[in-house]
Parts: sequence; C-alpha cells; structure tokens
Amino acid sequence: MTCLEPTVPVSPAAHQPSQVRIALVLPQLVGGYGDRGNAVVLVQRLRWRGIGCELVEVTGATPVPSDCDVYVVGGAEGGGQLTAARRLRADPGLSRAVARGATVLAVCAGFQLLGTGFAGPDGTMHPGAGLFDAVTRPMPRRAMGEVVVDPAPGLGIRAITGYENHAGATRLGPAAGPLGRVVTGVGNGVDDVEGAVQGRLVGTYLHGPVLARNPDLADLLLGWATGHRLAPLVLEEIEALRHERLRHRPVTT
Ligand SMILES: NC(=O)CC[C@H](N)C(=O)O
Repeated sequence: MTCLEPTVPVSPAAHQPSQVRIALVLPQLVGGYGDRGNAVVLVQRLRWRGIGCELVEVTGATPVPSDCDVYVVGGAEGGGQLTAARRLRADPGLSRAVARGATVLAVCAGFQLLGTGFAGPDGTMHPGAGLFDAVTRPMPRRAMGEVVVDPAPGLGIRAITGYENHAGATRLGPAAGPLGRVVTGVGNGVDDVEGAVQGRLVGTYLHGPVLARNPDLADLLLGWATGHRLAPLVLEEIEALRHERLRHRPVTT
C-alpha cells in the first residue's frame, strides 16, 4: 500500500501523510488492457500537486475496504469478469463505500459487472453488483477501435478519447445518465451514448488507459474524491497526444 514512484519531480509536500486512498479493485481478475494505469494516473496527478495519497491494491485475499476515496475497476475477457462479479456481489465493501459517497471508475468489464446484469462469454446472463442502473446484453458484432465522445455538458470536461474492444451492449436505466454522446465508435451500442454517470460513479468502455488520455476526467474524479476543484495541471505531452487523437474529429472542442 504505497504511492507509486513518480517519473517527474514532485513537490516536497507530496511526502505528507496519506490523504486520498485509491483502491485498485481485483486487478488480477479485471485489470486487462492496461486499465490498472488509471489508478497510476490518479496517484500521479495527486503527487504532482503535492497531495498525499495511498494506492490500495485489493487482490481478493482480504475484503474490499469500504474506506477508500476512489475505486478503480478495469476490463477483462472471460472468466475473470465472472469471478470478479461474484466476489463483488458477495463482498459489501464497495457498495458500502458507494453509499457513503466514494468515487468509482469502472472500465468495460468492470462497468458491465457493476451493472444489474451482464452477458458472459457464451451469452448467458449473470447478475451484476447492481451499483449502476445498467444492463449489458450481447451485441451482434464486436466493437473494436478508436472512440471519441462528447461528454455530457454538466461534467464540464473536454472531448474524451479511448479505444474499445467489447462484445456487450449496455442499456442504461433511468437512474444512470450517459458519460457522453458517441462521435466516433460504438460505445454502449445503445442510443449512441457512451458509458454512464450515476452519482460519483463513472462507467466507460474506453481503454487507453482512459485517464491517461483524458486528464480532465481524471481531475473530475479527483475533485469529487477530495471535495474541491484541483489546481490546473497542464502537461504538454498529454496535450500534444490529445491533439493528435482528436485531429480527425468532425467537430471541434
Ligand atoms: N474489454 C473488456 O473488458 C471486454 C468486456 C466483455 N468481455 C465484453 O466483451 O463485452
């Protein structure tokens, strides 16, 4: 349970006692596609601002702690997703954390399994953890490729990019709103929307890792978790990559 070592100098204030606890949930089961990088990004952006943090890796050997500030769940294929769903349904830690206002980022399989139900690899439906009002059924054709999303206006963030690789289509119920509208790609595969926002829970199909590609989204989550808007942190390389990925986007923001 340590902060990761930064790759750029951090301010001395970063060595103050832990303040923000970030849980990486079952990465051995749902941590494919580099999605554990989302937790690394959150830690790093806190450290760059001199905010103390702690990365808690939840491996399943111990119960899911309910006292973390942010929970990160990643993508997976096959059995890992089913096992993770079973564990998170049996373990109340995450739902207790959500009930007291914790922030969650769930990607692809993680998003699906935190819904009310999802299709397994053979198309059989399985119960999810029920944190998102969303159900995932098989899609006629696998969605693969780059995605650009216009975020829901209330989020106040710039266009989101990432890549998708999934066979499930997710329909949102009334308690969940979309993360945004698909400009390029498939996203949820229903109603031209991508992902979900429900309270402080964000679900998305986007890998990248999505928070490495979209610092605004990372800071939105950290703002929810810390309770205040964080100081701007603009990194030229990230902006240059964003520009590159949005080059062929049909609309400008
Ligand atoms: N990339 C993923 O996490 C895939 C999730 C799920 N197995 C699907 O194909 O829909």
